[in-house]
Parts: sequence; C-alpha cells; structure tokens
Amino acid sequence: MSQTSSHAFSDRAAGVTEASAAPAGIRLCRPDDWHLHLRDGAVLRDVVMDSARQFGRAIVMPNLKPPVLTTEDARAYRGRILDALRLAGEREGDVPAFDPLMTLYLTDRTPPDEIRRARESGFVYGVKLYPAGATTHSDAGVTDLLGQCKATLAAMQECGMPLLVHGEVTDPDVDLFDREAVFIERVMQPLRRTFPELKVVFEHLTTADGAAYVAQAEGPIGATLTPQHLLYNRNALFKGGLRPHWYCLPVLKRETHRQALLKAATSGNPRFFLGTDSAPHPRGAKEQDCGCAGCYTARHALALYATAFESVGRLDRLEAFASLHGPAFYGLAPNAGTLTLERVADPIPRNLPLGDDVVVPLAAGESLPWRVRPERGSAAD
Ligand SMILES: NC(=O)N[C@@H](CC(=O)O)C(=O)O
Ligand SMILES: [Zn+2]
Ligand SMILES: [Zn+2]
Repeated sequence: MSQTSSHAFSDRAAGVTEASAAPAGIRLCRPDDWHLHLRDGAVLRDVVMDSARQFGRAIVMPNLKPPVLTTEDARAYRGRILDALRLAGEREGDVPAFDPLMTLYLTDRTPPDEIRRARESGFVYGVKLYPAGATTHSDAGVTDLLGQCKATLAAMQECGMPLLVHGEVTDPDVDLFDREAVFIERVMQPLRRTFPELKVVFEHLTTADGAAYVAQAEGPIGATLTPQHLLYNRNALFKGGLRPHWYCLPVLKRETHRQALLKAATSGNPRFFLGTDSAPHPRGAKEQDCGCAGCYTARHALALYATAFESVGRLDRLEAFASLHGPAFYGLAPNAGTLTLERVADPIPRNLPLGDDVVVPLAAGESLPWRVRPERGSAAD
C-alpha cells in the first residue's frame, strides 16, 4: 500500500492498481474520523455501526447532556460505545474493530490535574473547546478562554494534550457568517501566542480565512474538514425552500469558501484531515420552529468525500487526507487494514432509524457515484 496516494483500479474483478481518469474503484488504508458525534443510549446504538463499518478509529465528541467532563466520565462513555458496537455488530453478524478515541469537554473550571489524569489514562486524545453558546450542547462551555483556563491550557501544552476547537465567536454583534474569521483574530491568535507549543485542531473549517490561517500558522496546528463544507455552499440551505437538514454550525458559507476548503483538502498538506462532524439529530428536532444544528453524514462518509475529491480530479490525494494525515498529527500509526470504494451508484435513504424517531441524512434521496465495498464476512455481503 502506497503511503502517498490512493490506489485506483480500473476493473473490479482484476483489482489491479492501475490509475485511470475514472477508476472503477479505489483502495485506501483504512481511514479514521477525527471529529464525530455518537451521542448516547438508543441513538448511539443506531449510529455506531455506520462509523465502525468505514473507520478504524474516531475522535468522539464530548457534548453529551450532561457533558463528558472527567476521565472517569470518558471511561464510562467509552464502555457504552463499545457495548453498543458489540450489540449492533452481533445483530448484523459482524463486530468490526473500531477504537473510540475519547475527549473531555473543557469548562471554565476544568482542573489541570484532570488533564494529567486524562493523559495518563491512555484513552483520552483531546480536550474540546466549545465557546459557551456557540453550538449544540455548548451551554456548559467556556466563557473566556484565556481569562478562565490558563492553568489548564498550560497543563495541556506541557503534557501534549491537543485542544480541539469549535472556532466561532458568540458575540451577537458579529454576523453569523463572519464568526469563524473573527474567532481567528480574537481567540486563536492570542491563544497560540500565549501557548505556542499547544497542539491545536481547528475543527470543521468553513472559510478561506480559516484554511489560509491553518496553512500558514507556525507551530503544531491541524484542521478537520467535513463532507458538507467540501460539497455544498450556503445556497443548499435555501434551494427551493428552507432546508433544515443542511443546517449545521459553523453554517455553510459562500462558494469561494467552499472552493478554498476543497483546495486545502486536496492539496496534500498534512495539516488538513478528515473529520465528518456527523451529528445526528432526530427529524423532529430539526424540522421545527427552532431546529438544531448538525448534519448526519456517517453512513455515506467516504462516498461523500470521494465525490468531493473526484470533482477536482484528486482522488489520488484521498488516502492521505482520510487515512494518513490525522494519525500523523495525533502521533499514531495509520490503521493496518484497507477499505475499498467502488463506483456503484448508491442512493442515500430518505431517513434512517434513530431511537424513537428517524434521522434524515445529508443529501437524502440523492445518489452518490461511490459506495464502500462491503467487507467479506459482514452481513451486508
Ligand atoms: N456541527 C453541528 O452543527 N452540531 C454539532 C456540534 C458541533 O460540532 O458544533 C452537534 O453536536 O450537533
Ligand atoms: Zn462544532
Ligand atoms: Zn461537531
């Protein structure tokens, strides 16, 4: 397996590694999802296999109700994820190997000792900054990062614990579409001047400003990119009417931003890697007078990314983005297995079961040109 480019093959039966303009398939080192919401309880049981069938690992976001605040909370949540995976896998006749990499939810009061405990646990890989009020389940988040969290950030820098950032200011005077760009000036730059060795992941980038900042900044920084921000601009929110299932935060931006993000994702720059931000909400919570933010993309994640990469003729860069840059940033080895995408039209279902409701996936009802080849031995064969 090449460590620099995806293997294209022209014929499914032959499985040869011969690149062509429109390959019939691509084989990748097994990818990871560096930004994922799995939720809890019945919802967790319904979504976990969608990720585990494609990804070897995922950075699991801590914005539960109540949030994952301590290493002990993270240990218990990790156990529930693995239980849900086992149950769902047994139902389908196959339990895939899937390692949930846990995170803690940073608050104004996270003690520095908690960071050290998290680091020693071996299963906590990051601490998540939600500016209070910025997004779904962020009310327990941070009110003033450098004012409240200096000692905790110093502990993170010292023990090499990454800070994962929802990068939007919450100032109501700042236009919703400018909140990421303003965050860079008001929070990211002062933070990184104060803690130049702190590892930072700028999550779900949505602007050309963010992409330029990450590409040029000094010191240890990476960024995740979602499939929706690579494939759609803000017109998708209003196509023929109001479309709540395209609404996530940070919100989709104009086309120039989408193009800059796609350029960053396909540039080969190791600072950019895959993070779906798949965020399931029940249909009832999205389709109402004040609907929740979040797009569900886990089921078709790799097919969505492949569609985006192919749109600019850069399928050869998909493997590095999906499977190599993320582990390198987090100091981990790439996964051992592989995943094969085949050019088979795959319609996205109108909805999927989610607890006592359903979830409407991103691009429901549309057909993608790619699908993940079911693994031998799985019930889907
Ligand atoms: N992205 C979203 O729109 N929603 C996420 C939270 C987040 O990642 O900001 C969620 O948890 O639903
Ligand atoms: Zn976020
Ligand atoms: Zn998220």
